Amino acid sequence: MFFIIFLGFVLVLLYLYITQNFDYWKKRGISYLEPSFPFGNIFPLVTFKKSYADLMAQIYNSSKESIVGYWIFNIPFLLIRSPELIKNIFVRDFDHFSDRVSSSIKIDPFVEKALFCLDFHDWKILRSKLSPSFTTSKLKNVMHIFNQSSNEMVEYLDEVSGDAVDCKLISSRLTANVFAGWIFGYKINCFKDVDNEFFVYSHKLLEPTVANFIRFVGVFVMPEIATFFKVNMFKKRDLDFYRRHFWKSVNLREESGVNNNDLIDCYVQLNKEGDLGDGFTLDEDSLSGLAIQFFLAGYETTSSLISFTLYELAMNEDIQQKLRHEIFDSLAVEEDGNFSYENIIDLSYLNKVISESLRKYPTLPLIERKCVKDYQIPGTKIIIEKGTKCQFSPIGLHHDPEFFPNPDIFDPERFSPENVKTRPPYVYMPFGHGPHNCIGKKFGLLTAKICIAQILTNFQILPTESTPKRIEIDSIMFLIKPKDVFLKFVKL
Ligand code: HEM
Repeated sequence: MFFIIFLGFVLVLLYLYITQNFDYWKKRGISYLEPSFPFGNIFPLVTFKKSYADLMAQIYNSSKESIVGYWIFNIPFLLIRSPELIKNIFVRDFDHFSDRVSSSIKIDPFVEKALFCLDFHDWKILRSKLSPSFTTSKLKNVMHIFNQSSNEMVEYLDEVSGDAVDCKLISSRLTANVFAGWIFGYKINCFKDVDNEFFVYSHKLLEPTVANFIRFVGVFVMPEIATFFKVNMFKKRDLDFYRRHFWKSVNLREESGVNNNDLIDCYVQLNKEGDLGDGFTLDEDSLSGLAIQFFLAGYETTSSLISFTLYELAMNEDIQQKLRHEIFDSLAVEEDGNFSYENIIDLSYLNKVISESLRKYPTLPLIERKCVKDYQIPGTKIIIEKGTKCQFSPIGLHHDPEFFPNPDIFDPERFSPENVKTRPPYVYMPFGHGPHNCIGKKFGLLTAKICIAQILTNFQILPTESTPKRIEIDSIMFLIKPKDVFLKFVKL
C-alpha cells in the first residue's frame, strides 16, 4: 500500500516537473505544437515510429509561421522555418547564435573538444587550426587517395559486373578507403580485404542500437542531461581503436621527419603546440578525438550521398547518359586516365546532379544552434531568449513545394543558374551555413564526385528487379541513408 502511494506521489511530481514548461511558447505568443506528457512532441521518435528526420519534417510542415515551438520532454525547442530568419541566425546575427546546442558539454575528453561540442571561444581557435587542412590546395595534394580508392572500386565492380550489388556497401567501402588514407595515412583496400578493421569500426561508431540512439540524442539534443548522467557517446572499444591508430600515424610521421602537408601534419603540429592559445589546450585524448570527429561527421554522410546518387542515376537513364557524356569529354583531356582536381570540380552537370541528390536526400537532416544572447526577431516584438535551442529542418525546406516544385522528382536542372536565382537564399542547406557550416564540405563532395565519375566512365548503372521505385529511407541517429538498394553495374 505504502509503495503504491509512494509511486503515485512520484508520478505526480514527475508530471508536474515535466509539464511545468508546457506553456513556455504560449506565454511568449509563439505558435507551437501541442505537447503531451511525458515526451513533449517526440513520442513518435521514442517509439521508433518516426526517425529524427521525419519528425523535423513533420514539425516543419505543421505550420506556415516563421517559427514553431515544440518540446523534447520538458525542454522547449524552436524550429526556424523562415529563410530570412535562417539567414539572420546563421550569418547576419551569428553573434547571438554562435554556439551549438551541444556546446560546452562535459562528458569525456574525446567529445568535449570536438568542433561540434566546443563553446564559441574554443571552437573559433580550433576551427582556425583545422580549416587549413580542408583548403583546395590541401585537397589537390591528396587527389591520389581519391583516384586510387575509386580505381580499386572499379576493379571490384569489374569482377561483379552485371550482378545485383548493394550500392550502400560499395559506397561505404570506397569511403572507408578514402577516409583511412586521409585521416590516418593508411593505404587500405576494403574491396579486397572485406573485413578490414576500418570498415568494421566505421560501422560500429554509428551502429543503430537503442543505446547509441539514447547517447546521441543525449549529447546533441539534451546535453545538460547527458552531462548530469555522464553519458559516454562512444564505447571504450571504439575509442581505443581510433586512439591507437591516431597515435600510430602521428608517431610514424614524427619519426619519418617528412612533411606531407596533409591532415597528419596538422595533428603533429597540434600535438607539438598542445596549448593553442588563449587558454585552450588539447590533451592526448582530445587530439585523438579529432579523428573520431571526422569519421563520425563525414563517413556516413558521404557514403550515403554516393548511394542516393547512384540510385537516382539508375532510375533516371537520361540523366545518367547526359552526365556520362560530360564526364567522358572531361576525362579525354587527362593523360593518365585519372581525374585532376580542376577537371572534376569544373563538371557543371555533375555539380547539379550531386546538388539535387543532397536536396532530395540531405544526409544530415538536422541542424541546430543555441541562442547565446537575447535576440529580437527583426520587424516583430518576439524575443528569442538566451539559452533557447533552435533547430532547422533541411529536409522540410528541401521538400517544400514553394521553393522546390514537385519535390519528389529528381531534377538536376533545379540547380541551373537561372533556377537558383528564382529561389530565396537559405532554403537549401545540405552543409549548413555561416561560420559553423560543414568544414568537410569540399572533401565529402570530392569523394562523391570522383566515385560517381569513375563508375559512369566504366559502367552502365541499372536497377534490378528488386530495386524499389521509391527509395526507402533508413535513419541512423540523426542521419539518413538508403535502405537495401541493389543495383547492377554493367561494364560499358
Ligand atoms: C556529403 C557529406 C557531408 C554532409 C552532407 C555534411 C553535412 C554537415 C552539416 C549539415 C553540418 C552542420 C552545419 C551547420 O551547423 O551549419 C556539418 C558540420 C560538420 N561537418 Fe559535415 N557533412 C559532410 C561531410 C563531412 C566530412 C567529409 C567531414 C570531415 C571530414 C565533415 C565534418 C564536419 C564537422 C567537423 C562539422 C562541424 C563544423 C563546426 O561546427 O565547425 N563533414 N556537416
